[in-house]
Amino acid sequence: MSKIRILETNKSLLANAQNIFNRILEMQTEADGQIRDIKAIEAKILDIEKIKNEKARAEKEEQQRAEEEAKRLAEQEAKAAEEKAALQKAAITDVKEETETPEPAEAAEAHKAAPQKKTEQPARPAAREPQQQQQRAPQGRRPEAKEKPIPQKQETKEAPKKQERGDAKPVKKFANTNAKPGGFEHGKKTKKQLEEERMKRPKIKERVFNIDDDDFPKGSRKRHKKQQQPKMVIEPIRIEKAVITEETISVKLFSEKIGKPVSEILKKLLLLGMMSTINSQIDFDTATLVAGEFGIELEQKIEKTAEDILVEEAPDTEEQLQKRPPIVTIMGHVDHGKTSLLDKIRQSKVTEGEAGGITQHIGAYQVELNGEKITFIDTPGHEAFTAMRARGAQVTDIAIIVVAADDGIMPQTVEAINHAKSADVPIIVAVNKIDRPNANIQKIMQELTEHDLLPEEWGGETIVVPVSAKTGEGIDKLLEMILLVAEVQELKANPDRLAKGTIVEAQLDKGRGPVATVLVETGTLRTGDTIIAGTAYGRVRAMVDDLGQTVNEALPSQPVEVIGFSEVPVAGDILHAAPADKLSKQVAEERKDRQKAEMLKKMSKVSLDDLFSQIAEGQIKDLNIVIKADVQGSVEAVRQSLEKLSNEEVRVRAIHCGVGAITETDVMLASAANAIIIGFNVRPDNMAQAAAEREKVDIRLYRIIYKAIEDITAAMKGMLEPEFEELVIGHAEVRQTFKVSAVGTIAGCYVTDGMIRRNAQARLLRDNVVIYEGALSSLKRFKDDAKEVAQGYECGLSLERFDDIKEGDVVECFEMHEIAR
Ligand SMILES: Nc1nc2c(ncn2[C@@H]2O[C@H](COP(=O)(O)OP(=O)(O)OP(=O)(O)O)[C@@H](O)[C@H]2O)c(=O)[nH]1
Repeated sequence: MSKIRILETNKSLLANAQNIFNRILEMQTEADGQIRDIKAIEAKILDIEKIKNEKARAEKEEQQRAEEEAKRLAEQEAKAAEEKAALQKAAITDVKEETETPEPAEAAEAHKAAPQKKTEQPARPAAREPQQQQQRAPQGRRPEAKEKPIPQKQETKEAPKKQERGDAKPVKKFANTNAKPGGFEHGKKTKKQLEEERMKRPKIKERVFNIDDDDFPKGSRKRHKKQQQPKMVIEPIRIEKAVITEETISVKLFSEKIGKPVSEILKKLLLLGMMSTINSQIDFDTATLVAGEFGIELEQKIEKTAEDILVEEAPDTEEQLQKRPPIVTIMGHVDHGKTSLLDKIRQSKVTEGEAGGITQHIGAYQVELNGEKITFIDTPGHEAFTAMRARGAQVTDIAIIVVAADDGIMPQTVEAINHAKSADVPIIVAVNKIDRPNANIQKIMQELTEHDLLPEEWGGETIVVPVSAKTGEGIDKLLEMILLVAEVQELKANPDRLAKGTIVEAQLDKGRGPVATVLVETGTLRTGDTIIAGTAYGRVRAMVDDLGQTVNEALPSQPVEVIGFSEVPVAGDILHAAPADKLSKQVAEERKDRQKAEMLKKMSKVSLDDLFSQIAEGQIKDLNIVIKADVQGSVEAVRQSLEKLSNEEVRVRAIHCGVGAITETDVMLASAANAIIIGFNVRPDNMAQAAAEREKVDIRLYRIIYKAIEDITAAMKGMLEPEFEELVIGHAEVRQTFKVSAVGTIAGCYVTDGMIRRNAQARLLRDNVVIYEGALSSLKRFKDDAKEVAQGYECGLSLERFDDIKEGDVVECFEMHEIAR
């Protein structure tokens, strides 16, 4: 029992011991953890202490550095203060001087600042700035610091003052001045320092501006602007006088010149009875009236254009003028031998004389007789002559009218005579083909008298030379006569000046570019000369004469082919050698502009519609007319009736009269002479119609003489009232005629253009001469009546009460349209 008890007791003791042991183990673990914590804390404490120490050391170092820097700067400031004192002394002297003679802007600034800093002279600080910076640089300040003049400025000025007062702050303040140029190195400053600097900044700024006001008058843009603003008081500009530099001015430009709105100007123009737009051109008088309405005085000072400078020429003195060869044109009726004559003259006088010379057809050539030269224009006929005249050029000195001795004076002979007369060119008549058996010189002379050309032989003034282009007979006599007439004309030119001439022919050569034959009128044209003709300009690159030889200069009346134009000039254009390259280009540009303006204005030649206004404006003194009629009797009747209309203001002058259709030549003549064409029972042919449109020549067609007289009279009085305008709607060619007993003649026709309308009016033309005018009595397509037949179709028609229709006649169909005037 006791053993069991003992065992039980032991067991409980063992359990207790086990518990105690476990507890001890737990406590041990706990103690270990605490020890670790303590160690960690200790380590932390150690770290903290280490940091503390480091911090303290850093602060100490910082303190030392700051003190060193402060000491250095203090020395520096002291030095600066000394310098400043010296400079201030100098400034006092300068200001005194400036008060006596103030500088404009800077002096004004200096005066403004005078109450506070009277002794400071504005330009000085800026001037001494680099000097101060140079001094500072070796003392540790970074070079970039130069770009920050403001803090330095302030330091220089403030430090000495504060030191005087025994203020310790400057030492701290300058402790960090070795900072970056951007300002301050925050990481190395104490909080207090940073705070101080932040507080300082506005003050610095304030002071800087104060300093600026006094010391840097040009430095502060802000201030500069502020000062200028009050001066910019915008007052309305009142124009009292304007100057116009051209003949006319556009409304837009005028508005700019007088400073008035376009709308106001247009209103004033309307009140003056002128409907205008912003682009309308107004003349000086109108502009003056309008300007007057606004109380503005207008002056016209026409500026010299490049063209004026180009054509400006000093008159030649008698001594400078030298004899020049005459320039001759050969005109006459077709097949009367113009070309043959020109060829014969050339052959006999050039080719034979010039060994190996190959004649070149350049539009004109020269021959020599008894040491004297004669220039012939190589283009026979009056086409070239009129084309040139139409462009304002008159190159011809003498006109040779060729008349075939076996034929007589023909329509083109008359035209040629009239062309020459209209141009006031002396005429020599060459009666050609005298080798022919049926040649009748006397008959020709008789006919000449009918055209106011009385031969010398008969006591008149017209030289008549019988020639044969075939045999060469009379050629020398003809040339002699030319020289004689030239002698009387006293043809002279000054070769010692810049050349002026006329383009006789021009074309684009594949290899050489634009090539033009120039007939020098006066001066000498040389290789290398700057030239202008029409809108073509350039430099003479090379010149070739009529014998194909390269020449370096061309004298008066000498024809030469010129290479070097910018574009192909037009025959009839006047050529000028310009004194400068630039000028010729300017003239070309001016001309192009003028051409454009003229195109816009659609300036037509004289027309009956505006005849009165042109008479009123004094532009017309002679009303030139070309009369074409179906028969000679009508021509004369129309001419006499119209010429009788002449009054004190206008003389009606028939410059050319002829029988037959109106031709292109008539139109060219009318264009050259600024004439109106009166057609009496005749019509213009297609070429003439096109030319008239192109040249803006007014063609008036009449059937009754008194209507023509009425129109011209009314036009001269400004009362022309053509209520109707004729509109041609088509033409049909008569291919066959049939006689139908009850109806009369039926014409089988082919409509060549437009259309034939049953109800329209019709006219029958035979060789472009009107032989009937009335109405259609029938119009059929096959067997059916037709209202109208269009171009390209055949038709049958008959004319009212007219049967004399023949094959080849033309039926012209037209309608009358009322036109508003
Ligand atoms: N017998 C003779 N025939 C001539 C004379 N002159 C010209 N002919 C001939 O007349 C014809 C016409 O001569 P052209 O020189 O072509 O006449 P044109 O006036 O120039 O003619 P277009 O150029 O058509 O205007 C030619 O067959 C010539 O051979 C001459 O003096 N005598």
